[in-house]
Amino acid sequence: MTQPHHFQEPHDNLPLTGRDEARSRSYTNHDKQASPAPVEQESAAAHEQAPVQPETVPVGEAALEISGLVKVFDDKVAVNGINLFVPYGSFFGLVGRNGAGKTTTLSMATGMLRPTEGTVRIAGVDVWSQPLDAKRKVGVLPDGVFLFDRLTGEQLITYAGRLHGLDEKTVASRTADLLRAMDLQDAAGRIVADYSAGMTKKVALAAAMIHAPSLLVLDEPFEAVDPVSASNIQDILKAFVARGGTVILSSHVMDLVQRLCDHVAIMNDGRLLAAGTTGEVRGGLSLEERFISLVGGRHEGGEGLSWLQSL
Ligand SMILES: Nc1ncnc2c1ncn2[C@@H]1O[C@H](COP(=O)(O)OP(=O)(O)OP(=O)(O)O)[C@@H](O)[C@H]1O
Repeated sequence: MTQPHHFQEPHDNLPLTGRDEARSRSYTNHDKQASPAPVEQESAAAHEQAPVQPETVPVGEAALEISGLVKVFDDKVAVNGINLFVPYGSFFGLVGRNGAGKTTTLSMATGMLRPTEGTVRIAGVDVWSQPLDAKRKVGVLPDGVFLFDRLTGEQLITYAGRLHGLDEKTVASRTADLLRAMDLQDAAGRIVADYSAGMTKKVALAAAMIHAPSLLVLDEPFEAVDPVSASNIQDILKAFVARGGTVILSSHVMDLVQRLCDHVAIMNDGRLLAAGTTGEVRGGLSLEERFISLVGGRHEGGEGLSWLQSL
């Protein structure tokens, strides 16, 4: 496929979210022991040889599968019937204008916000009927992070690890690793309330990763993060995906998504306009050009603001 998938109706997008592509990708991901192919594409013999990880990678399931997801706040339809298939081992970008519904979608996808309608499955586990099982498999960096910010950075990451039931020794060694990876060693003993916005983001990301989830759901992970730290975090995420993990992140930075993500979905007004591999969605354009052409809304810069130049 060379063209992106365009969505006309809220419930017609399941076959168009790169599902077939996802399956073929899953198949090739056997090479890196990440994503067994779905049952219908593989013979029994192939299954016997497949290096599966049965606890985290059930055959034929997506890392994240969203079906018919709707969220209505009073009279505002924030999410309007989304279907999305996020394949194992993918680096998936979710993009959209302010208010498009990204945070609402990711909050429902991770069990933090109850959907009005629809289902979400993480590694085949229903988020709303089996929340504990589902949450074990996912690390979440929410938007507008709420943290226990009277703890130090080190205590916060440690606390997250203990909440996940990890033993003390494992928590201590992973906490040290994460503090180093996030360039937070010097700030480890300071309380999080005194952190900058970027440092807060990084400590929250570390807390989201300590239990070694198979899926990371990250809302605007690079917002306010300095370029050096952002590059370091990108390397961490790329290595995580290379080892078979799955990342879904939201961002407004098209260049970053184009560079980092092998799959992308464009959201507007609560719906998906396009989804698939990044190459499919771009269709020969840059992601930014494709995004603007699909979403629209461009107008003359400064239109109606001539008073700004009056001095
Ligand atoms: N708790 C809420 N109550 C009422 N409306 C809400 C609530 N949360 C979100 N909305 C509305 O739902 C719509 C989608 O919001 P959402 O935060 O999901 O968008 P977004 O794509 O993440 O935006 P941004 O890129 O600006 O973060 C917006 O119109 C927003 O005002």
